[in-house]
Amino acid sequence: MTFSEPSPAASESPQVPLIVAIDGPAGSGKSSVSKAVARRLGYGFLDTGAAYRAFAWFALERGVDTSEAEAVTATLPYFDYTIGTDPDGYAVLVGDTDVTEAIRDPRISATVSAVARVPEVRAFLTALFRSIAREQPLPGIVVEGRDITTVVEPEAEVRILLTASEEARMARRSLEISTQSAETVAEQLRSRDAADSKVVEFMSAADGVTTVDSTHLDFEQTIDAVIDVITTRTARNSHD
Ligand SMILES: Nc1ncnc2c1ncn2[C@@H]1O[C@H](COP(=O)(O)OP(=O)(O)O)[C@@H](O)[C@H]1O
Ligand SMILES: Nc1ccn([C@@H]2O[C@H](COP(=O)(O)OP(=O)(O)O)[C@@H](O)[C@H]2O)c(=O)n1
Repeated sequence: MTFSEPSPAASESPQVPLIVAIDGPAGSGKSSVSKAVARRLGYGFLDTGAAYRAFAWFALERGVDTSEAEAVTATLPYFDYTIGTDPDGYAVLVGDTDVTEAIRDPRISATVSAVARVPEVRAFLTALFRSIAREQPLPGIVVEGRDITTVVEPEAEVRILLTASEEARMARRSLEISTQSAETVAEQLRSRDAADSKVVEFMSAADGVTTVDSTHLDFEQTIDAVIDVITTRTARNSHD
């Protein structure tokens, strides 16, 4: 190799995508707003809650007692997980089984916090999220969940906490779920938030994280508010 030739590592090293990290409680609009933002910006989208849900589904399929952390951890090496990052539609696969719909079942919502509290599960999925975010082909990716701004991508260029009052979140979620009463949906959401809060902090913004409160914003206004934060943050970072 002559001195002037670029090294293979330099010429082949992939561009690191711009990462937009969004956290928030259940029903705050993380998934729907993040998807719309990604679409508008031509970015990828990663729903990290889908992986926790898919792992809960897998553990139940295998007959694991999800209250037993050791049994849950022992299941991890067999968890073969695939998710797309296209905001216009993505399938969630465990092995060859499409679980995109199945993971939204109330049975999974009721179980997911138990597997999400196991540190080995969190470490395994965190590593997976980081590699998916870096391997996708678009110039940026919106990654949403509970601990993206604090644990998965604390160095992300843009970090946002998306919140809404409990009342607004319950009302939005119960509009989506017709198979259960509004009271049941509200109670399940409340107990899931309470269980999840013991493991990760997503009710208040960590240092450097911008809060977007959508309680009094409609869907379009929330998308605009998030895009505003992204625009401001990226402009500021490019001047740093
Ligand atoms: N600002 C908003 N105003 C009204 N409805 C909203 C708003 N943001 C999200 N929604 C709706 O609320 C519901 C829950 O949003 P979702 O994205 O599933 O929340 P999360 O992923 O945080 O649980 C969806 O039906 C979504 O369309
Ligand atoms: N980054 C994340 C994302 C989800 N989760 C867990 O996964 C569950 C489902 O996440 P989700 O994003 O699908 O939940 P919703 O708020 O959309 O109902 C949460 O209740 C958490 O237990 C997590 O622990 N960490």
